[in-house]
Amino acid sequence: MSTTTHTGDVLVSVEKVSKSFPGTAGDELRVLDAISLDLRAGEIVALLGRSGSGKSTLLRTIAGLIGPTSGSVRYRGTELNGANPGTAMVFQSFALMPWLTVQDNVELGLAAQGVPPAQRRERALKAIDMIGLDGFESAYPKELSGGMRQRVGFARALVLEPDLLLMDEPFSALDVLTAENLRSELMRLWDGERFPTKGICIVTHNIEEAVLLADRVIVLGANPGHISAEVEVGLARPRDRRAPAFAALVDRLYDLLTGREPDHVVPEPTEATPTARPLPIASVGGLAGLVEIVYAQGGRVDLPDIAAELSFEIDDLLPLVDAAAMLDFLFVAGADLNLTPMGTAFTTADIQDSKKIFAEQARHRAPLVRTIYKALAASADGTLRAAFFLDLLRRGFSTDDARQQLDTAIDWGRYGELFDYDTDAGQITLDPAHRTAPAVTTA
Ligand SMILES: Nc1ncnc2c1ncn2[C@@H]1O[C@H](COP(=O)(O)OP(=O)(O)OP(=O)(O)O)[C@@H](O)[C@H]1O
Repeated sequence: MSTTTHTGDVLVSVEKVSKSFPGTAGDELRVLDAISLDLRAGEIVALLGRSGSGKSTLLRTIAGLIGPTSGSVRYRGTELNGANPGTAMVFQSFALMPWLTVQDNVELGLAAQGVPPAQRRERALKAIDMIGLDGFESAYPKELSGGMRQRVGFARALVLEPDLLLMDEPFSALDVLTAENLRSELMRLWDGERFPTKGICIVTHNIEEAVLLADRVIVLGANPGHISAEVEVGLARPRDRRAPAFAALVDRLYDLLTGREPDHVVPEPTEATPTARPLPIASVGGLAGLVEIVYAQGGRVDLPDIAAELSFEIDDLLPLVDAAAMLDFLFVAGADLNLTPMGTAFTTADIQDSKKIFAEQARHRAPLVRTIYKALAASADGTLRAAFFLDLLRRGFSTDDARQQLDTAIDWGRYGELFDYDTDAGQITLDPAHRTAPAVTTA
């Protein structure tokens, strides 16, 4: 098989699309920022990014299910003003109608298009056959395994013969083997003559999946979602996960996803504000556990290996990796996690010394912990209301994210014995050991 060249017609064109949602506190939450990209016939494009980077929002904008706040989406040159007539979507959650048979589920979209019953039936049977579901036409979704349900999801989208097939993490609710099997089948269909769509756009947070399937990987960064990199895959199909070129691309994408974006300046944690460098949402227990594992494995581990070993999604581990890197316990190179001298000291010290190391690192390198610590130290009695910090955080975060930021800072501050939080009083108090003689004079 040959690699795909990207000279096909532009099917969908996204031009400077930004999207904001109203936040719960009456504020605006910007989720996409000036995104421009073309999706062409003959190519598979993966939108890769961490949780919250706006991948699904972008895909829904391409489908015309939501409109952009500014910018435009065009299908074959015509600006969308509602659902995109050239796309069909496969969802992570299958989204089948439980009261309809496989056949009826597959026919649903055709019925909505007003296709006459006999033609509907014929086209649905063809799609069902193509996706390996023949024999299950009259089954109900509850009688099917997850893999079979997702086949119905594929058949339902493919029967519409859309120019562009959109897929939102279609394999992530399936077990590893089922997902692998379905991916390979999809790729065989795509490489064959009969595939009824011209292009595919898939949302994923799985780097290997992106390299396995895509001709082009668009990496999205967060806060707000923006295109941080674009990587051409250029490997012949079928692709071999063990090939050095495959591994090299996976490593490059790890580098991009774990923050070393060449054109995106990220301030050092020692200098950044709490909004410019948010705390990774990781508990002390979680990040300390990760550092311990890296130490136990000789000071260097491969992120995918460790994720597989712990039965975690890599996406779940990334906040722990970010937290350990922010505190200078680990540094990340490609998919490798390396223990730093500070990380070694932290993980090998006795509990009291380990807490002291943690406290020093958090106070200097975790911007929100530093801000809270300084504000408490400057207050008259070392106590401030949590609501004060929440109000400040809400200028840069949604209400939920502000709460998560504060909860994480409190967890870190408590562990390091820098400050404590009284839930009933809603107050944060500086640890007595950190209180210097008060600067205020009393009469
Ligand atoms: N309808 C909405 N109203 C308010 N906020 C929304 C809405 N849809 C998405 N968001 C917010 O937009 C941000 C991006 O969400 P989105 O689902 O697009 O990200 P994602 O990269 O696909 O994440 P995941 O991998 O977790 O699905 C999130 O902070 C989410 O809470």
